[in-house]
Amino acid sequence: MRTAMTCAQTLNNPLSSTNPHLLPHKPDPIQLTQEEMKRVAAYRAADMVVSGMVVGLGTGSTAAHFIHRLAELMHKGSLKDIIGIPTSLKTEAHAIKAGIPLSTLNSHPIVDISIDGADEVDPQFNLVKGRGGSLFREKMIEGASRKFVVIVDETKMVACLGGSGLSVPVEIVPFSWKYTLSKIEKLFKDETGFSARLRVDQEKPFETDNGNYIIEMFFEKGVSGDLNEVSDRLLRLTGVIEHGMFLDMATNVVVAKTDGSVIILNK
Ligand SMILES: O=C(CO)[C@H](O)[C@H](O)COP(=O)(O)O
Repeated sequence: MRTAMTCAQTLNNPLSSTNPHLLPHKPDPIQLTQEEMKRVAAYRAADMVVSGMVVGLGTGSTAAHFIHRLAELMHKGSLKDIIGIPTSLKTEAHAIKAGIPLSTLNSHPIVDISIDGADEVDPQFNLVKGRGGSLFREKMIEGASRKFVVIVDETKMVACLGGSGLSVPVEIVPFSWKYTLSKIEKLFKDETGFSARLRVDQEKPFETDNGNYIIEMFFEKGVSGDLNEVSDRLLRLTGVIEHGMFLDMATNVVVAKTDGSVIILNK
């Protein structure tokens, strides 16, 4: 089983982003754009769905390609009796428009397969998710899934979570949000280069589908130490609902490369 390692431990890992298979190499005849790579990964993952499955439907641009392909296969008759469980209101609207029958975890508490994008994937399949703001529903539905397939382009493979310079999001209740932000800052006060701020959208606090706010955490050198411990410390703060580190949840990672090839990593 792959568990949370420190960044330093990832250096000799065969799945590390230093693995030559996952690194951009000399120019190939085909050079897919990032959007094309997202579609390639999503379409490949759609082949993992079989008729009769309850399917967790992810959120974001990569997941949108998957929803499109799933609906296409259903309309062609290649897939029958599919029920989708959407991870956001946006995905719900997309799936309804695409004609995918939907349900909830209340009615279908066991999900056969969930397919979703990610912002970062480390060599142990730990993820950062939620830059689209849907981390809470994603974590609930993907956590209830027998199989959780992550679909990414190769730029999302990192040696260490938070190491790409982008944020690790945390969903918090709006009540006394500045106080919760200060508690998060205190938690990482010894971390060099750490900063945190409220996510803002059009000069207002960004609101999740659950009516909550998002704090963006930035780690200059990536999240250090035992990730499970970092997770526990965050979740123990009153006011924190959930964070965007998905530890030891993904079972498969489908990585599309610029040359159009796909690597499937299995746990
Ligand atoms: O976690 C997510 C949304 O909450 C997305 O899966 C993640 O942000 C990746 O997005 P994209 O596929 O658009 O790059």
